[in-house]
Amino acid sequence: MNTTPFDLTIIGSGPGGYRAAVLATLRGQKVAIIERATWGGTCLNRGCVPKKDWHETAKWIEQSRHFRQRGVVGGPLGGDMDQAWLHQRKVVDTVRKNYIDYLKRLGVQMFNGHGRFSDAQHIRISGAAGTREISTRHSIIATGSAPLLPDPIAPVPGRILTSDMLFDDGVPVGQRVLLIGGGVIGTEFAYIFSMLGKDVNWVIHSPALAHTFYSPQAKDTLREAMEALDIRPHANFPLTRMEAVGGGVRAFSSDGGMLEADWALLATGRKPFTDDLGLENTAITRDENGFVQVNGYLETAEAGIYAIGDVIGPLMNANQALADATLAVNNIVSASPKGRDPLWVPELIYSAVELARIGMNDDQAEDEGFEPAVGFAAFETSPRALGQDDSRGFVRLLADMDSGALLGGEVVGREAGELVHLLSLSTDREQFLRQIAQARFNHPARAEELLNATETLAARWGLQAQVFGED
Ligand SMILES: Cc1cc2nc3c(=O)[nH]c(=O)nc-3n(C[C@H](O)[C@H](O)[C@H](O)COP(=O)(O)OP(=O)(O)OC[C@H]3O[C@@H](n4cnc5c(N)ncnc54)[C@H](O)[C@@H]3O)c2cc1C
Ligand SMILES: NC(=O)c1ccc[n+]([C@@H]2O[C@H](COP(=O)([O-])OP(=O)(O)OC[C@H]3O[C@@H](n4cnc5c(N)ncnc54)[C@H](O)[C@@H]3O)[C@@H](O)[C@H]2O)c1
Repeated sequence: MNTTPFDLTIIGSGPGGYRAAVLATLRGQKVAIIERATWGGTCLNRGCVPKKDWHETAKWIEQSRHFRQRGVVGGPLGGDMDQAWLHQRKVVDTVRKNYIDYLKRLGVQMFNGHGRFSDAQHIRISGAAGTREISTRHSIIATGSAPLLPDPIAPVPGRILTSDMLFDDGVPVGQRVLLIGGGVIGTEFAYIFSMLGKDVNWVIHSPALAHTFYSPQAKDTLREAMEALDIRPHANFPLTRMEAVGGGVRAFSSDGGMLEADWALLATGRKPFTDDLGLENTAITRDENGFVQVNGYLETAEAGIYAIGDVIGPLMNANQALADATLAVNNIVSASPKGRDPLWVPELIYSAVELARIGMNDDQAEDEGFEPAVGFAAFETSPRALGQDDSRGFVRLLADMDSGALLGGEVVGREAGELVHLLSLSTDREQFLRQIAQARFNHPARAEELLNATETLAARWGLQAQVFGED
């Protein structure tokens, strides 16, 4: 038995685990990280990074429809998914190599293998190199999630795929794709596959993005952008069963319907992954959906063990995993623990338009007893957006009617995923709109719509003193 004591051991190398390892090392801890599969987790290998690579390609293809009127000769362009798969793989491999190099340079001890708690201070690692046990003062569980399939549907390689299989194994042969699910992955891939030239039959069983916190205006903008590209979900197909047949796949509905395609992608949710983690050897508990239970400081029921990211939910995105990692490391290292504020983490969707949000939406603000003042600025008059031939979308801010404190915000449209950072920068939300009103902006730029939304909000809701600093 190897009893080398680590200050911190992290199980899982996704965005949560990776960031925790880097940050804890930079803060002077002796750190180990354990990964059972490919270094980088879901986000790098099968999620955010390859998906955004494809989204970029999809946008180029869509934008090529404007080439002629802009004076660009050639186009519109078409897609080649096989080449697009190879491209994302090259990007992913490069990012992974950079990640691994950085961990090594920092001196993080990296273990390839499956980690399992023997007890709260000991973790057994089983891998190709055999089995060993390490001891540790603190641990972070960052074991992520796995695809959730509706019973009794099971994956069939090359025919009935999860997004994990698509990125691991490549794009199956065939033009006709059945895409199941109206959540985040369904909404993103309906656009990506369509732009990359597939014939997509997109099946949803509740309105697209029904369970998300985006405003009705945001969802309408996305729906209109999708319809303009002829991407429409198929809403009346209560899926019961699927089968792989010959060279394709069939899906059946409870009302006797049948759909056929060359292959299918199931985007029906993900579930926390804690298989064989040895939680029974600790005091750690899970809820009825399998999420590891933590308190507001990300501590599990076992002293010294924290959990972060998808494995604690309920929101499963890399931004939350990264924010959790920062918090857990702080709470391990520092004498001043900080509480989790899941609302103040940006959420993004990359589809026919980008949707970005942070903080409360209208309903959440009202539930908290606020009467929100709304500031709105559309990109349709933005000189920058008009010059980009893409004036869809808007900036929408919510502020407290009395204090002018920022409660939340939404950016919809091109580059929303970058612009939302302006909203996440401020730690002083009371002063945020005043800071925006006093900031200096580049012109013409999309970010100016944040200033417009702030000024409109101040004028419309009588918050001039709070925002402009007048008496
Ligand atoms: C198709 C797709 C697109 C996405 N796009 C985005 C996006 O654009 N933006 C965004 O914010 N989020 C996105 N997400 C979500 C994002 O990928 C996840 O929220 C994020 O990866 C969660 O990070 P994590 O660190 O909690 O876990 P993961 O990234 O899932 O990593 C967990 C790691 O732990 C390892 N592990 C598990 N158990 C053990 C064990 N016992 N021993 C050792 N290792 C173990 C696993 O092998 C895995 O590598 C996307 C997800 C998908 C599926
Ligand atoms: N940009 C991002 O941050 C990003 C991108 C992709 C994925 N993710 C995360 O990954 C996770 C998985 O994404 P997802 O889209 O698979 O899950 P999701 O929870 O967002 O959506 C699942 C969808 O599947 C539908 N569904 C479930 N069973 C069904 C059935 N039998 N027939 C038809 N539809 C059915 C649900 O109604 C829902 O619309 C989510 O937590 C998501 O937040 C995040």
